[in-house]
Amino acid sequence: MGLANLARRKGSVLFSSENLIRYTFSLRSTRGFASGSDENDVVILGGGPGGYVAAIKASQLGFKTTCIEKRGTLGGTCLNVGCIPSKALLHSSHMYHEAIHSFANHGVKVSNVEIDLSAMMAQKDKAVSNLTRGIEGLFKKNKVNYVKGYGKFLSPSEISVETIEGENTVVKGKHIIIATGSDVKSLPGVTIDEKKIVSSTGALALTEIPKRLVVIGAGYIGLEMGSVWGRIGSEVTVVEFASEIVPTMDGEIRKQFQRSLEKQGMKFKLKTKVVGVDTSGDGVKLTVEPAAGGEQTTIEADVVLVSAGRTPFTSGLNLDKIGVETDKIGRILVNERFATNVSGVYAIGDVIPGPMLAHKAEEDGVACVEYLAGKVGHVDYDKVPGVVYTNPEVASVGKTEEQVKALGVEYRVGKFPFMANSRAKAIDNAEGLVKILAEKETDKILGVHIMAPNAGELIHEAAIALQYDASSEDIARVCHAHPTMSEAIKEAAMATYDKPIHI
Ligand SMILES: Cc1cc2nc3c(=O)[nH]c(=O)nc-3n(C[C@H](O)[C@H](O)[C@H](O)COP(=O)(O)OP(=O)(O)OC[C@H]3O[C@@H](n4cnc5c(N)ncnc54)[C@H](O)[C@@H]3O)c2cc1C
Ligand SMILES: NC(=O)c1ccc[n+]([C@@H]2O[C@H](COP(=O)([O-])OP(=O)(O)OC[C@H]3O[C@@H](n4cnc5c(N)ncnc54)[C@H](O)[C@@H]3O)[C@@H](O)[C@H]2O)c1
Repeated sequence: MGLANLARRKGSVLFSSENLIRYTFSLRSTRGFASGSDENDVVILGGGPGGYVAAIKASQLGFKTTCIEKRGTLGGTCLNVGCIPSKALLHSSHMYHEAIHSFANHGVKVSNVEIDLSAMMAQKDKAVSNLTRGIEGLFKKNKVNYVKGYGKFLSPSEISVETIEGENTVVKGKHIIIATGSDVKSLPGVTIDEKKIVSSTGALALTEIPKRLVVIGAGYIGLEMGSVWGRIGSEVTVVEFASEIVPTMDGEIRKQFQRSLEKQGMKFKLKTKVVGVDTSGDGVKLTVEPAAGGEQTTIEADVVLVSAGRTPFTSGLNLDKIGVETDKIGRILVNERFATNVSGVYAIGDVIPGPMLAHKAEEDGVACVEYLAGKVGHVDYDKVPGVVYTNPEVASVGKTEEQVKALGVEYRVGKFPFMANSRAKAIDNAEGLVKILAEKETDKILGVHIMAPNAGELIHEAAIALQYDASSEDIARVCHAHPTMSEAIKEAAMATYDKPIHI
């Protein structure tokens, strides 16, 4: 087993000796690359996780780099109105929920547990401003020029910027990377006013707890933000067009996940579409009907969250003028080096095809500038972990069972429930399981799916295993500390190729 793995790893794209040699040579050749002229080596349009990480990396590689961001703060959707504020609210609302529902089981008595919504929002805002200012500090440390303003193409090597002070300037670059991210996808006939009908941005800043919250779309945003408001008192109904929640998730995990959310009070109307919205009264009346057509019914809400996906943001960039190709849904088309069809113009992150995730955007950014420096960038979209940060969290990496079946690969499944994990029992939080899929013939891991309170942390062992083409036996033979939730991964791995011990 060990030798077989070593051989596999020697052949891995990341660490082959040939690549290492190329990497070392290119490192030497790009040092001191920055020219003294006004022209930049690299200009990055957008300062989100894709753009700011690409900018820092480019500067570290010796490129003279400028990042243009219109928002006035760095960090993009993720830090300002996405990952960070949502996780802050998820944590605060979880603490409240635990105080009410779990503390007593542990002998901790509390009375008069109350929500102070403005304090909760202030804590979230503090987290956001600390982190966004931190990125400005990183720009200074890494000598990235930062231009605050709206940029658009004048030519493939020139960006005209209207600064937030209202001045106009032109930024020139040998290479221009588009990292303008994504925006909320609107639904026909549903106008977002960020008061009664909100996008995720409005849902992160409500000033009152809505009595009835209707969520359109049972994806990442709907379930996370639905959890936040549901935990602190809203009645949450989720309307989903598809026949299941988070359609991209492994089916078996998804079913257990839905049951868990239902136990917490979330209601689901699956295979249902919204066909009309009336905001004329105090609240909102939504007219819905079965996705396949049929009898219409009305749902009443105080606030409606539209979370039916996001769309690439390229508005006002003048892409037509310079001839950058996009697909039918507006994503910029790039090759494996993130180059568009226009020489010198590249694109990364949410604005190109692939999972719309912050860590994927970051990987794109690093790989894109490594290619520019003559190195070998590497992003494998099949191995990008995904996490829904509810409670329990659901995390996965690699293929779902449905995808493996569709590929016609013969496979084995190993599962281990947290009910049989000592740490989970010790802390009285034993909901969920680990599920591993491995190729039958070689035992190579194809996908790992975890539902657990800390699944988003646990998944990285699996991500590393997938990246190194590990077998389930490889994981099972690694000594895991006791008592930890990670032992459930080891046991699920044992169940994949042989038998687990503790069940
Ligand atoms: C509520 C919510 C929660 C999320 N939670 C998670 C999570 O937990 N984990 C996760 O991985 N992902 C999460 N995401 C997704 C994540 O935010 C995105 O995948 C990520 O931000 C994409 O990074 P990006 O750099 O491609 O684009 P963005 O972060 O969207 O950044 C693009 C930036 O470009 C700027 N820009 C656009 N056009 C111009 C222009 N013409 N000139 C100058 N600047 C411009 C924008 O102002 C923006 O700041 C969440 C998203 C939302 C909405
Ligand atoms: N934890 C995270 O990593 C995280 C958190 C939030 C957002 N995100 C990212 O942001 C993106 C956008 O999030 P999202 O939740 O808006 O999108 P999503 O793609 O995750 O889910 C959208 C859901 O809406 C449903 N839908 C689409 N049209 C509909 C309609 N007309 N009526 C009812 N349902 C409809 C879809 O079937 C799907 O289930 C995600 O793709 C994700 O990549 C990630």
